[in-house]
Amino acid sequence: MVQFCAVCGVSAVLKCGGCKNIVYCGKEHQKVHWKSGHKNLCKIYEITSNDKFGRHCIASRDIKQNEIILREQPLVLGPKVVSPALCLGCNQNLELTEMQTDFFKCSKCKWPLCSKNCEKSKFHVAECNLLYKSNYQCQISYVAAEKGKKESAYCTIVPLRILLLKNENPTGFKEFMNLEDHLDQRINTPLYKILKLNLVSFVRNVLGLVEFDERTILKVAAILDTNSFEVRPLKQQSKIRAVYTKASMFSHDCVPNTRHIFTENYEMLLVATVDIPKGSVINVTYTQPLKNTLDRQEHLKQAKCFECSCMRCSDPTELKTYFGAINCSRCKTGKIISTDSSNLTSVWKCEICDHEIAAKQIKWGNTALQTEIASLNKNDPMEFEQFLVKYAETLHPLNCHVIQIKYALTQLYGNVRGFMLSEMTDAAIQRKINLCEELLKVAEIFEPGASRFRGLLLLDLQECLTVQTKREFNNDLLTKENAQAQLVESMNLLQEAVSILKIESAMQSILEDRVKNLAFELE
Ligand SMILES: C[S@@+](CC[C@H](N)C(=O)[O-])C[C@H]1O[C@@H](n2cnc3c(N)ncnc32)[C@H](O)[C@@H]1O
Repeated sequence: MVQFCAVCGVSAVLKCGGCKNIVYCGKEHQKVHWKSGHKNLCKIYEITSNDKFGRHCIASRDIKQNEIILREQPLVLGPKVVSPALCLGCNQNLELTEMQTDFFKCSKCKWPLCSKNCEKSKFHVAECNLLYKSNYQCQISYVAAEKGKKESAYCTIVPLRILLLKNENPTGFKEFMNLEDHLDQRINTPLYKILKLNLVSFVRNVLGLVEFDERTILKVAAILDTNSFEVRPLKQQSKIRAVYTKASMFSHDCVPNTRHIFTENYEMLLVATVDIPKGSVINVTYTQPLKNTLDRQEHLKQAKCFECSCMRCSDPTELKTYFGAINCSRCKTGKIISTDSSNLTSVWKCEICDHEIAAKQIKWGNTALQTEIASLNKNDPMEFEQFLVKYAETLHPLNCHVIQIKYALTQLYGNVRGFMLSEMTDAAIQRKINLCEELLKVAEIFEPGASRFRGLLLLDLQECLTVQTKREFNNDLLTKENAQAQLVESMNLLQEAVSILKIESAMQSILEDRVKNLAFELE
């Protein structure tokens, strides 16, 4: 594999002797890179390759929980393939003010932007010049009846930004083109047939970039599909995609040992959630750990073109949680699980009475439940509680749909009208405590260690325990000493939450307030 100097981008072979991960054109650039920050990250991981994962990363030394493994700026970012109207300058979703009847449009290329300021944004300028030169005028406009409508015209923006790198940042372009694409698997899919018609003709015929042939343009789209991370810019509603070429080297596992977060300027931080011994594979998750195996596998196959064979996927019980299983309607005691979780079409069978259900039927059932969950009133926890009662016989307490509902309940209790913490009954507070404790057990299995999920659950749990202690003390149900002991317990939970979440700038003031308030209660 050709590698490029980390400083000037020419092809190079002199490897950093520490991590063997970065190459330089010579000693001089090695020194520059060391001083500019490599000394903090050197030796933490190295890239290796095998038949199962392709290129992937292993720990070059023991890595401690919460240690930062990688900090990286995106090579490119922008709208997803289909996106609601989004400012190409600052990546915010576009909403009209009361005075507007249509979006503000860039004075040159006519793409919707949030304001004139964004016409000069570093993300937009290069593409704007090219669009303007080719007389292309974007047609996206605001139609009140279709507020939030997703537009497929956005599919051209990030590929265009990549193609423009060829002149603007040749090293970045070469690094990008060196990433995995799976183009041969994708090329005959319906999506790529559409891209052949739309994207390729847009780039070559409309923009006149004939130096890029059809295969190169489709390869760019395929690399984006294989390697993009979904980024939710802090304090914004939008979802965008971005490519981080170093982070792209990490393989997937459905029980990851890292988590990634994004800073306000889109820098990615990859953080170890557990201790990772030297020589172990460092992995991220490309999917959502709170999906069942059928859904995760389907997503990984379709979006990332591989079948996951991690411990969780290989085990039909999903690590003894029976996350995707349902209760057997015939014997009423067993659970129905896949007979071969590596084959998505294999039959499902009760572990006790051998009652069988076709995979297709399990899939239909899951889809129907998802549709029902989506229709629940997001401001009424009672609708979510009723769902649990309705399906208590079919869905066991750790079934993925039940866990999804329980997680939603932890978000609703304490946050919606009629159920703010001060309004909640003692029983409702206890209910939220029980839910948090149950979910922490699930978090420990699917996202072990210092995951964001754990951090947020600890915050919720600590808040409820504090309220409960205060109420019990005020009602003379607790002595002062016992109340203090319980508050110390809350403080321990809070401190663990702080150790996990403090790295996120958006969480810092929330955490500081929580610690201040609890310290005050303790006094
Ligand atoms: C973001 S890239 C990772 C780097 C890639 N292996 C390479 O050599 O460029 C994602 C691709 O890596 C491979 N991959 C990652 N995790 C995997 C896993 N757990 N099992 C099999 N293949 C995996 C798949 O081909 C996937 O589409």
